[in-house]
Amino acid sequence: MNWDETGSETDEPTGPVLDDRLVDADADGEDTAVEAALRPKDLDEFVGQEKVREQLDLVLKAARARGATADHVLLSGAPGLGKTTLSMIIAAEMNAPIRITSGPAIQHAGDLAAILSSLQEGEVLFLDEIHRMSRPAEEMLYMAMEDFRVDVIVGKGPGATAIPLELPPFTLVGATTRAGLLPPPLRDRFGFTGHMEFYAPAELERVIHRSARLLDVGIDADGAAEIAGRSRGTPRIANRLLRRVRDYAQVKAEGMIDREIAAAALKVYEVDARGLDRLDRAVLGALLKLFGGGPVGLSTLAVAVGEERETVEEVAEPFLVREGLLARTPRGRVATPAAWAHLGLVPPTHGAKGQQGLFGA
Ligand SMILES: Nc1ncnc2c1ncn2[C@@H]1O[C@H](COP(=O)(O)OP(=O)(O)OP(=O)(O)O)[C@@H](O)[C@H]1O
Repeated sequence: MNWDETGSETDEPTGPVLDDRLVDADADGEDTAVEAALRPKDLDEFVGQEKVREQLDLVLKAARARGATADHVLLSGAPGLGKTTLSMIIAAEMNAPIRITSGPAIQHAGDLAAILSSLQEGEVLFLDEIHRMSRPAEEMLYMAMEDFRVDVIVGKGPGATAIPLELPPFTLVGATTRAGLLPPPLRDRFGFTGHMEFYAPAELERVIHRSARLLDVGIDADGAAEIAGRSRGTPRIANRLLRRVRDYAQVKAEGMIDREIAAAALKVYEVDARGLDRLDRAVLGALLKLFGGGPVGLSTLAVAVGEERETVEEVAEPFLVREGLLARTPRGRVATPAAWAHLGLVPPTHGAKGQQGLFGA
């Protein structure tokens, strides 16, 4: 076979894939406990996202100068990029208290009415996953955002009455991973929308240096660069990898993190130089080794790695596609030349039906 492995670093896993992923951008229990200590407290401390920061800075300064409550803000972007952190910064910059809730927690309009009616003047209401709110609550929110008023419906059927309730002016900060899922009437009621991008490696290095200082762990520039390169553009993952590397450094290297220690620690945790973990490499490895790089159907690929179709499609593939390692085509999943190079394999020169013409291979 002409796609034999050429390096031992890229040995593919054959067993079942771990559920508990170090490179998952969603928060786990440990993150929730430590994140509060690592959150930047003001816009100056908040790394990266220059455009959103600059625009938000203007919105907040103008509101402060007018002595008014800031406009409603919508933050969109992938998990772990700093939406919750930014909402807390908005409250801090406005010297206002903050109330935190989420779309799925508001199942009935009454739940929302209870929260809105207990807000103080100027308070920031952070509504995470705003796209997952129930429809009646969403409709109540329209009026609350625009007129600072809600109609509370009392009773049922023909005897039902709407009792208007005045609300103090407040700032809604909505966060969503999918801005496209928000109904236009809701989207239009936000005065400012900030789209959060994935972070560049240099920005993640700054996040890592800052967190290392707060966690009181020594790290040099190369050590931070090594962790940043594996953090998938996401500060939450960078902070989580830093904590695992810190454990390793404490046990094996008197606490100091350099490139060698970071790489050795993350090898133990099976996060490779590009941030792929076992699941990612299992999917990519099967695509290359079993199917000659594809095209292959999603179901077949999922069976080959012993995972559910949804796990492959929703958990592994988005990052592989983003990294330009895998393409979704009408004929099935196809590996790119970069995928072969990443796993240290040589693409077949003939017989890989369907690859020709897709990438000029
Ligand atoms: N720009 C940044 N600078 C420094 N640290 C950051 C930045 N953005 C995020 N972080 C850190 O990353 C972690 C996750 O951030 P945060 O909880 O705000 O993400 P999120 O976008 O709200 O995620 P989710 O959508 O899952 O709620 C926090 O510990 C925070 O300190």
